[in-house]
Amino acid sequence: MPEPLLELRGLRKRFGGLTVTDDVSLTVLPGEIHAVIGPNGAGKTTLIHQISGTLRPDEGEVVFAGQRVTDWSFPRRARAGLARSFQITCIVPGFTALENVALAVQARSGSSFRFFRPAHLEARLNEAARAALEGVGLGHRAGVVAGSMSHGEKRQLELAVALAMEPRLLLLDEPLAGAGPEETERLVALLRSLRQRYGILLVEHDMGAVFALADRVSVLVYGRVVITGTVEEIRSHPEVRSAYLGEDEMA
Ligand SMILES: Nc1ncnc2c1ncn2[C@@H]1O[C@H](COP(=O)(O)OP(=O)(O)OP(=O)(O)O)[C@@H](O)[C@H]1O
Repeated sequence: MPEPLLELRGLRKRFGGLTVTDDVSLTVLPGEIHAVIGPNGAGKTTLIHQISGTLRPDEGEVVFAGQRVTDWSFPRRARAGLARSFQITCIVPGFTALENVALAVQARSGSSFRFFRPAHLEARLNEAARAALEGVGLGHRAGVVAGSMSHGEKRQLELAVALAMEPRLLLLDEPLAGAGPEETERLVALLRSLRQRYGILLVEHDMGAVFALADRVSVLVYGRVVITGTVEEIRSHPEVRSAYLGEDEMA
């Protein structure tokens, strides 16, 4: 078994009297897609926040690439290769796709935002941004203003922004939300193509996509992991079938 890229050890988070993350332990291996599923309010997004560093757990540890990062800030984790794909709201609608990704490349390279840059730097920035766009199948849309793109394309762009940060692990919170059937198909193919290069922790409600993509699945209920297993194990688990997913989604 390879060394996990991400390891959560006994994470616990309370909001007032409510325990939203309850002793969660799981791993993501290099090249693995580990999906976290569960009913609304189960604590999936709160878990992602604790991994990315926007929320501190009350107890437990987050270990990334062998380092204990529990006390690290969000930017420090991002620089170390833990990239969270943000909701579309992080995209600047008036900028082109290329400009949006170039901003992320610049953030990654640590230089401050400057409107007037030497031409050779600008060329390097654009080259890296273009490569990230190619990686998500948006190379031909580089010059298009983000605000005029389709929902699915914005999702692809959001992924390109995350990839521009040169991550080792991608945290994806409902990447298929709001996508139509064709867009979903395209995005699932894209995520599948990324899996070998990155570890992926995927939170997603679309069970068809989860079962098509995931190497392992953890089911979260009231903040607790009730089972972690392969897609087949999850599909055939009687409690999961009846209580958490709905029979129709398992067909
Ligand atoms: N900052 C907060 N303060 C208090 N309660 C919170 C806070 N954030 C989340 N919660 C509560 O924690 C629980 C888990 O929320 P969370 O958004 O993590 O669930 P989820 O599994 O992502 O849900 P969904 O599938 O609907 O997105 C919910 O009951 C929510 O109301």
